[in-house]
Amino acid sequence: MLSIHAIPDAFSKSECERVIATISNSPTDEALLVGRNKNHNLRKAELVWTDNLAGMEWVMERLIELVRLANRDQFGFDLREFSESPQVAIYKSSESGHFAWHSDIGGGPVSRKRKLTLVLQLSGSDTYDGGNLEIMPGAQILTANRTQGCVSIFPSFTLHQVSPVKSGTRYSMTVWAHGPAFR
Ligand SMILES: O=C(O)CCC(=O)C(=O)O
Ligand SMILES: [Fe+2]
Repeated sequence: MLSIHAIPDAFSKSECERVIATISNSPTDEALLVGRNKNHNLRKAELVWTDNLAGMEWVMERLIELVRLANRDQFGFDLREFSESPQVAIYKSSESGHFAWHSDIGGGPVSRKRKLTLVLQLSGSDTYDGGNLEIMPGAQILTANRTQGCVSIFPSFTLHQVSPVKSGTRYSMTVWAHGPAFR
């Protein structure tokens, strides 16, 4: 079934903390492209694009391998490349961080080619309340595993949301795999 593919122990706690530290220690100048979404009703989060961020290569290598295995074992999509920078999102309770229901397939030349979405839970599950990644592959809503280091992979056309963070801060990392149109 084309649902969520979960890998609970994809990264260790200390590896997740290392990623958060790498993000946090980076200069937050324009070159790093720390973005803020314009439509806060849809999404409230700070974004760090990790493409050119030193110290993230090993993370990307592992994520690419996890996508390859998930696609081989579960999805069987025609995937060709990772055409976009991965992003780390920071959802703060002080700002009611959230991301309303959406699909990741957009209308742009690159976002229309998204086929698989990977989300890595970087924060310890007891360090924040709310902030659940919820996925709707069919009539029912599934809540993604909150375990720190868990990777969830699902088709990018699947509706999903991040419910508002009620306390603490949630860090997650998102990567998309791209390929030719579905047919
Ligand atoms: O932060 C998450 O868990 C999901 C992020 C997301 O849906 C996205 O970046 O498109
Ligand atoms: Fe998304």
